Amino acid sequence: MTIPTDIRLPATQLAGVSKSYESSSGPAPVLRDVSLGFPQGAMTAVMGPSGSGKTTLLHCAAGLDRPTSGQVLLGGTDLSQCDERELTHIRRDRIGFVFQQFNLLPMLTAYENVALPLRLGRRAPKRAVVMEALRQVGLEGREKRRPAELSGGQQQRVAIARTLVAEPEIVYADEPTGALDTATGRQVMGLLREAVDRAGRTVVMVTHDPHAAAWADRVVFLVDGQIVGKLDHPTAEQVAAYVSG
Ligand SMILES: Nc1ncnc2c1ncn2[C@@H]1O[C@H](COP(=O)(O)OP(=O)(O)OP(=O)(O)O)[C@@H](O)[C@H]1O
Repeated sequence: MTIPTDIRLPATQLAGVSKSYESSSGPAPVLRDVSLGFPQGAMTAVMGPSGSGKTTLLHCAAGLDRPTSGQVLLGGTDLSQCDERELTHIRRDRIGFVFQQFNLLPMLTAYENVALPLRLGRRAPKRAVVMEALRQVGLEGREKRRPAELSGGQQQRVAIARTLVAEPEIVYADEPTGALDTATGRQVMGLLREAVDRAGRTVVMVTHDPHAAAWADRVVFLVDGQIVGKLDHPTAEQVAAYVSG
């Protein structure tokens, strides 16, 4: 039985999060009192116009940036109470990231890129575990290639394998399909969806693309730094209709 998104415990909870940047005319608010939970074992998409604060929201939720006020709870940990060293450990050990531009290390092979988070976490990477992660994203036989010898879609699949092999509590993806064509983007979304459905991962993704958002269990809409709406299990058409107002 699938547990409805509404009653799942949040993997991460934002409570009254506000974020301002200093500008020449004083503090410029980017997030305004955002309270939002990302349900465990589900995929949440964050959408909104350019400049509405999506990446800032993701960065505050992931401990890459600090809110000006409010709390970010990852499980029982209040990230706003953590110092930089604690945040570094939390990002390394408990959070996964997938970026638009893949962010692989160019001098390392696909295998070495996937093994890296385990090495950094001082867990000896087992060859079978790394190979299985590569197999799950359809890259068996390509483990010795460097990123430049792989297509964009294949590079993103390496990045997803690298993220999932560390078994993070939550995965944040910023425009994971933004640099990919439609068909390749669909494959990448299929892999993220599988990570949720088969492995029970929690994924939070920023996207501009209604087709990518339609893979999510829930889509939240941000305008001028505020949550203005949510859709559960929407189709791409419903998302597009919502976005165009
Ligand atoms: N480090 C920073 N210093 C100052 N202003 C910033 C900083 N980062 C973001 N901003 C401002 O905050 C606002 C929101 O930016 P953010 O990148 O979160 O928006 P976004 O919704 O992700 O946009 P896009 O869809 O274009 O990527 C923008 O006006 C941006 O200029």
